Amino acid sequence: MTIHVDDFAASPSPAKPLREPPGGAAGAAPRMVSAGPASTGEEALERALRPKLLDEYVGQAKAREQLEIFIGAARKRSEALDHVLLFGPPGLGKTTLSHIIAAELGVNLRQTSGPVLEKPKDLAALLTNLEPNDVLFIDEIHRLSPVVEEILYPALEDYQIDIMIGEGPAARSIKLDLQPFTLVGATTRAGMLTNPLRDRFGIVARLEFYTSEELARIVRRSAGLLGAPIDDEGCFEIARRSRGTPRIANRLLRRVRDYADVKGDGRITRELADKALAMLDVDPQGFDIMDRKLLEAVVHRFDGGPVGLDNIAASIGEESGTIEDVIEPYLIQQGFLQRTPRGRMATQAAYRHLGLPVPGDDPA
Ligand SMILES: Nc1ncnc2c1ncn2[C@@H]1O[C@H](COP(=O)(O)OP(=O)(O)OP(=O)(O)O)[C@@H](O)[C@H]1O
Ligand SMILES: [Mg+2]
Repeated sequence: MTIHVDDFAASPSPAKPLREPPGGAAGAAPRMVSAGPASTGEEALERALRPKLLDEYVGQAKAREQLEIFIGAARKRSEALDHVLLFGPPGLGKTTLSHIIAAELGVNLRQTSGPVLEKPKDLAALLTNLEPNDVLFIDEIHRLSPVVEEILYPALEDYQIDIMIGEGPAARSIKLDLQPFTLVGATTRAGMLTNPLRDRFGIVARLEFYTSEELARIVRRSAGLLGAPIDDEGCFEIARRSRGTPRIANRLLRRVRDYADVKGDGRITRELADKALAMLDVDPQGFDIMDRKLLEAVVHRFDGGPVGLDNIAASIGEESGTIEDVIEPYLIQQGFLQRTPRGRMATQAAYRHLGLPVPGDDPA
């Protein structure tokens, strides 16, 4: 793939928002425990709560250990870190980790996203402006257009891009050298990456849902930064009901703090957190309305399954992509839903959670 040199001269493409509004339809009420950032205001708050260094980054022991070693080695040799792919459900800390990687390496971070890079020249402009060993972070990397992706290949492999000079028969292609750099790609869907792209990442880290203990530490740290008094049990109650996701834990903490300020004396205890979360329709498992809707649909409308994703989507009025990326991973991880070759099935735990008799169980 070559880029025509005239492309460089053309005006930059108009700025586009970095991500689509979460939760689908415009104007729809944001889910309390949806994993995407709810608003730009929330994004600003998130930045304030974001850990800056690997040491402050809670959990994800495997990813952290890998990165610690490879970052250390790259620093020692003053080389660019190998390219890193981060994948996992929304809100687990991919963007946070990309910032930490750049900070730990002591280099600049350039940030963009798959859908924003419309033309090869958009990417070329970014690549040619990198300083040695910089980090280029491409969020939603599964949404890169094929023509953009193609110029990325030689850039990743040989730190080179091909550009075209002249027109018609006189046109010739020249190679342009780039500074060594590290690409950090983030995606909620590793399955949607093309093989040639996936193969070019030397470090692949899959982010996992957090345990309640890890989330409790995150809640404690965030409460400290927000100046909200909270006891250990309060931290744990919020953690337990955060769908394994730091973004949700931080969001619930802020709502519970509001509740504590208005209905209590500002201190967050287990009892107060429980009342606040019940008011917010977050059930003791941390499931919200969409989770329950999905489980109820599978159980009541499809006899517990197996049922295809599209049928579930139509029945609960949610996009199948959102179900796959945001809603079902946690339900599956917690053992309430199963993914089988013939479709999704509700487990016994799902029946129990909905207060229904488990099919096949003796009613005695
Ligand atoms: N390991 C962690 N320790 C402490 N806080 C964390 C951790 N991971 C994430 N957070 C908090 O959760 C918030 C969301 O994380 P982040 O934006 O990095 O998620 P993401 O994986 O990039 O989500 P998305 O897929 O929506 O882009 C951050 O603002 C940060 O405060
Ligand atoms: Mg992100």
